[in-house]
Order: sequence, then structure tokens, then C-alpha cells
Amino acid sequence: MANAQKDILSWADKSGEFKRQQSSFRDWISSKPDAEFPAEKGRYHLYVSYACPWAHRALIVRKLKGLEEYFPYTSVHWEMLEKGWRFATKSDNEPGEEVTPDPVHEGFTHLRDVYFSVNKDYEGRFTVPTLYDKKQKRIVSNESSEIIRMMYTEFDHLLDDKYKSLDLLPKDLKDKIEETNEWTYNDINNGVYKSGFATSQDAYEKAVTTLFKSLDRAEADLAKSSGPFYFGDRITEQDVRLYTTIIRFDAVYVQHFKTNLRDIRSGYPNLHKWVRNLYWNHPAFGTTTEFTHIKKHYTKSHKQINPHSITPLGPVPDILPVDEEVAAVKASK
Ligand SMILES: N[C@@H](CCC(=O)N[C@@H](CS)C(=O)NCC(=O)O)C(=O)O
Repeated sequence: MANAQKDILSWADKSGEFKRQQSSFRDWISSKPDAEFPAEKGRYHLYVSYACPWAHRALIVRKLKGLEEYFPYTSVHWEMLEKGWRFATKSDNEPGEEVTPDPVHEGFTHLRDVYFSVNKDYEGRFTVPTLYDKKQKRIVSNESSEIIRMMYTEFDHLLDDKYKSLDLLPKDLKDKIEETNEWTYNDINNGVYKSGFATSQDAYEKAVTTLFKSLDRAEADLAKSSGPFYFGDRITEQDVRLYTTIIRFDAVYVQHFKTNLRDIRSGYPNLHKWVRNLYWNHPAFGTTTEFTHIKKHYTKSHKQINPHSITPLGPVPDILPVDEEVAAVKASK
């Protein structure tokens, strides 16, 4: 329990580099009826935060695969203080669907209550996403990369053709996707955190330069892609995994995590076009993006880096309309 109380910056090592902890629950839902966690309606509950890029992956895939009835969910409140994520109260009135008290456990006030109900001696972090099995009263998984992969295949036998046929990890692209995942995860998804939570100048500079090298790489890949998705006309896992960081980039990371060598809207035309298409034209992306939660969570929960919890007003708008560019980009065309 002592570990669980540590603030997030304390995961930095002696060199000042942020180290993300391994997820603790790593079971899998399976399509096999005799499985320990079988694919069933009414059995699972997903705890997320609209603020969190890892949880956001699960919300996007749930909708892309038409799994809404299989994964009812609750978003915690954006505020994450000493006791970790808290559930919204009846009187909180935050934007977004399902920002409610815990509908599964009456009286639970924090996500940690769910973790402790499963294991009273739990010593890890209380992270979202958390996939909970109501029948066995157990946590199946709190690792987003695995939760989304369960969603791709294990429910297909229960889904309409439209959703069954959507393959986010097609065989012919699997190796490419895995290879892209590697640097997207290390340098971009986690790279923004390594930048923002670094506690030494060297660690910060190393993380930020690596991050921008990999953003350049994604930009070059998108310039070569026939679009509108990362790998051409098929939406894949790579779109999901990259989107949740890029959509937060200008809105919060540029200033809060000091990832400010460039921003997306004025520095990365292909990433900008790609992210606007996903946000505006694909509801699984747009309707699961809640900028209020994103901006308020980071700026009002990380007191170590923003002690007065002031949330900057900009950028305005959070995301540009699908065909609009910032003035400087427009002028240069
Ligand atoms: N590896 C995990 C990481 C999840 C994660 O770090 N979530 C953050 C929010 S963005 C969290 O819940 N942090 C709470 C804490 O560390 O105390 C995953 O991808 O599912």
C-alpha cells in the first residue's frame, strides 16, 4: 500500500527519467465458452478516464467494434489527487457520458476501492483502464494494449458482420504495426510523459528530442500513406494508438509537459490532417474525446508540475475544423 501512495513523479529514477510501472492484472477474455473469462454480455465493466490516453484506446475500440453492450463503462472524474482517481458524485456535473458514481459497487468513492475489493493488500497503482468481471468480482486486466486486442477478436462470433469484419490488426500488416508500435509507444505515447515527468534537464532533453524525432518519423509515414489512415484506406491499431497522444498534444502536452519544439497544428501538416479526419469524421474517435477532462486532469492533478492548478485557456480552439489551417500555414500555401 505504501507504494500506491507515491506521487507520480516519484517513479523517476536517479537520473531523473520517468519509468512507467508494469500493469498488474494481465488476464484475457476469450471466445471459448469454458474460458476463465468468457466473452459474455452483462458480465464486464470498464473503468476509464476521459483524460487518460491509455483508457481512451479502449473507448475508441469499444465503439469501432460495436461492443457497447458488452462493455458498459464509467469514466472517473478528471481530478486525481492523493487517493488516485475518484468517482464523480451525484452533484458533479462534468461533460461526457457516464461520468457517474460507480454503478457496480454502491458507496465506492475512488477507483482504489475497486482494486482493494479484489485484493486488500494490493500494492500497485490504481490505473485506468480497468476491466472488471462482475461475476467473479475480479479485475481481468488493467493493461490497455491487451484490453483492446481482446476486443478485436474474442467477441467476433457474437457481432454483426459489419463489426466482425473490422480487423484492426490484419495479418498482412501485423509485423509493420508491431514495429511501429514499438517506437510509437516508447517515444511518443510514453515519450510525452517521460518529457513532462523528467526531474533533470538531461532526462527532459533526451525525452523531448527522441519524441520529436519520432513525430518526424510519423509525419514522414503519413506523407507517404495514400490515407486517410496511417496504413492507407484501412483503419488499424496504429491509428488508435497514435491518435490518443496526438489529440492531446496541442491541447495540453505542449505547455504542461513542455513538449514545445513544435505543435501539431503548425508544425506537422500530415499529422494534423490525419488527426482532424479521425476526430471530425469518425465518431469512435470524436465522441470519445473530452477536452475538458483532458485539460483539467493534467493541469489540476499534477501539482508537482503545476502547483497552482491554473488551466491555460488556450489553445483556441482545442482542435481546428477539418479544413481549416492556422493563419501562418494558410499564408504559406
Ligand atoms: N500500462 C497502462 C498504463 C495506464 C496508466 O498509466 N493510466 C494512468 C492515467 S493516464 C493512471 O491511471 N494513473 C494513475 C496512477 O498511476 O496512479 C495501460 O496502458 O493500460
